[in-house]
Amino acid sequence: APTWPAAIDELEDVMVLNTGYKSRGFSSHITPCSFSEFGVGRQTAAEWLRIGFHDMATTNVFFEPHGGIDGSIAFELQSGENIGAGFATSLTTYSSFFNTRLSISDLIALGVHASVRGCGGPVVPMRGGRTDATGAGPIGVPQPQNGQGVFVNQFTRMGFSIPDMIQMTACGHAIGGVHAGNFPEIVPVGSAPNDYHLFDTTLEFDNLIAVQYLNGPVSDPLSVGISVMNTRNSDFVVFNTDKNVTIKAMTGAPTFSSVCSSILQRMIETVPLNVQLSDVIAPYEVKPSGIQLTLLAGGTQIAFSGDIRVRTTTRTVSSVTITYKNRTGGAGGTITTTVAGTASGFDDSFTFYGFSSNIPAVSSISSFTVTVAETDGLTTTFSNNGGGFPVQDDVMVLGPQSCLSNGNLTVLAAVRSTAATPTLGITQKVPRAAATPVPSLAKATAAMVKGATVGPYDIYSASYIISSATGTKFGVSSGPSADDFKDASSLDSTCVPLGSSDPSSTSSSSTVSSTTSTSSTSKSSMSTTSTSSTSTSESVSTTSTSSTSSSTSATPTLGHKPIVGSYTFQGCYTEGTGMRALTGAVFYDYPAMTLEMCATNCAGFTYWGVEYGGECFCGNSLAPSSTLANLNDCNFICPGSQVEYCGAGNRLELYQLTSSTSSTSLSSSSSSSTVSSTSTSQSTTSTTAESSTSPTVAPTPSIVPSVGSYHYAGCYTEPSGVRALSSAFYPTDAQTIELCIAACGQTPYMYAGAEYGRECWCANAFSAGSNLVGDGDCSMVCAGNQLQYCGAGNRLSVYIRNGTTT
Ligand code: HEM
Repeated sequence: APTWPAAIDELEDVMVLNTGYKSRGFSSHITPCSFSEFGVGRQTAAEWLRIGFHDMATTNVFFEPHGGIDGSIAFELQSGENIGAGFATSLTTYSSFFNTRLSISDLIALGVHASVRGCGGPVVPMRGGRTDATGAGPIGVPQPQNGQGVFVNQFTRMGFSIPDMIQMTACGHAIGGVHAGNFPEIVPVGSAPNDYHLFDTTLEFDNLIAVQYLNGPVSDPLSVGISVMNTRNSDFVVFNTDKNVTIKAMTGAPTFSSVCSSILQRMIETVPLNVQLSDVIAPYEVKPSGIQLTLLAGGTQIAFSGDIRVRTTTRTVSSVTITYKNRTGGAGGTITTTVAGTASGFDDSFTFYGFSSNIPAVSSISSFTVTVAETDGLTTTFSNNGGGFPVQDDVMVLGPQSCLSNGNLTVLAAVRSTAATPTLGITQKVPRAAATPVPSLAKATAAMVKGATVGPYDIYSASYIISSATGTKFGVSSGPSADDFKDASSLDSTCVPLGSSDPSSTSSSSTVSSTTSTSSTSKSSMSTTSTSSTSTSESVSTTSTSSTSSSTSATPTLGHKPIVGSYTFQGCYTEGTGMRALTGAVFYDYPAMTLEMCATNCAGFTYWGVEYGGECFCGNSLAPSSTLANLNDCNFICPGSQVEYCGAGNRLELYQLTSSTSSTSLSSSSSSSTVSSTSTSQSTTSTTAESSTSPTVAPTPSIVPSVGSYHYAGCYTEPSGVRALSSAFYPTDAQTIELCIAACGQTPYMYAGAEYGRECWCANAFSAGSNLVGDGDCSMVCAGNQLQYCGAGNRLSVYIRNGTTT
């Protein structure tokens, strides 16, 4: 396995995280194998395989630079050699995955890998490291009218023998077909369903192309039909070069698979000589994901959070523990994790183990190892090839303190006072001329200005105007250290001052936490949690717009809250022995938990308790083995509110229903007002809740009724085999209803639908077979806003333009 972090990390994620938690959605464009988001008569998987060949086919191994899979096809779409809409749409799809860590040429190779595997074919081994051409290469893609000698010469020029040529062509034509619209001399218009004549009787990647060619019934339009008299029967011409010897040897299904795996691997490994490909990518057994350090108010502690992705294909895991070293390499501590979600790829499954732990800022962290215990008793410690998984603490982007408003990107970072002066780096995607559907990456830097000193860190800030959040990455580097590759689209529109809420890394959490604490909390929490922070709060808060109002007599200070809504504090309780103290329900929010959030989540239960900062348990009874512990044991400050305690390890901040107050009916009305104001100006609109008398209600997700001219139309199912809204697709880990509607609204499409938390689909009409179901089915919160619903698995939260009714 590579040593993490490695250059292939982004590619590996896109390659193996097909569905589930943190899935990247690459394969959703080719799932099922027959799918095309561009309507009937097309198969995206086939288009992805074909573009791989066309990008490679102009290789000339006899001259330098010899070319290969280098993305040059993006500049060659007007050449008569690249006929068909699939080239441009494939490149457009790839462009949304394209960034400084993943080239278009690696995506073209990955498209071959994914389309073959996703259509039931073999695993085409995948390596990374290709670099992109910046202009067109030579011409030379084989054309169906070429003669046998020309084909042989062309493949020789590409570095392939006659048997290679036959194998590659047969494997290429295992899926897809010929479009009458592109090649009327091969398929007469009107002669095939949807004017799309398949190479064999299935759309799957199987051996039928060879079997039917030899034994019939032959349907391949490149070997029979009008292509013969029009001398465009190129499959016949190619397969016949050695009198069918090679194609005959491929008819067995297992042989076909193994031959295609190796010839297509050679095809995607035909790369310019200066490209150094990585080892064949196998999924990491253990891979850190979204690891983030965030300086907490006062500067005495750093939140260390993220997920550990564990490959579960071949193991059943019972627990995952992190052991870290401090910044000088001495023992730091251990951190337990809890399941955050599961994901799968074509051949692998994964479980993500989430954690969030506060560590002292002075001793800090330098690396960690991961210990995976399996249910069969086996325990393995993963040390990243010996050195541990590195964590640099020289520079950390402060997510909640950074923001993006009207194109003005403001970034705050905490930089170790001993580290070099930091620089803000920005990479934007700049569209090229219309014929080239791949953007260029424009890199810029901005100097950062030093502000306050907070504990061992200095706070730096910088602003930069960007043209679009979509695809824009930013980061801060300091000498050899960097905290980079952040999505501009994940930022809130308001910078939260350091100290008014937990500065954890995600924008959604800041939305949640800011609504639960009054705006006046910042100062008091600063003074209680730290000794030397007065200057901080002032200088940092100058970057924010709100946060001043405050001074409503009683400023809350850190303490155990006697009353939360209709619940009364019972004390600090232990977990049960051999079982949980509360077993009714559980939910986690390590970056943003507050007592109010847990109370809302457990509404209707007699008890709830918050443990370990981010864990919320509900129940109607308390396990008898759970006993009252020392109050001081419950000393974890809530990540979403610096004035509340949220239990500790094995300790519950326990609350019990006080009396008959109608706790369940509280949430909906007040929370929806929070939702409609979404991410903007949070603290000014939020109810400056009097925590003592009237119940404080934490936000819960709800249906966004409308955004601009789009109105909620209901929760709809996906039909089988086709997407309900199939014209455009905009997935993002920062998905919100606003983003989805903005994306579909550019065209503008009639319908926008959010699905599975992070997907966004658009179309002017529904595909047949999609049905309206109950709103409750659309129960997944948006990846970019936990207060909004974004469909669910196989369910779309649909919005319609201009209120036209369905
Ligand atoms: C002598 C060599 C080849 C010739 C003359 C040739 C020609 C063609 C033609 C004319 C089409 C129809 C395109 C359309 O109507 O959109 C086609 C489709 C296709 N070709 Fe080839 N091809 C050759 C080799 C290959 C190779 C080596 C591969 C990949 C390894 C490949 C992959 C494909 C695929 C996947 C399709 C289906 C595209 C779709 O359904 O949209 N071809 N080819």
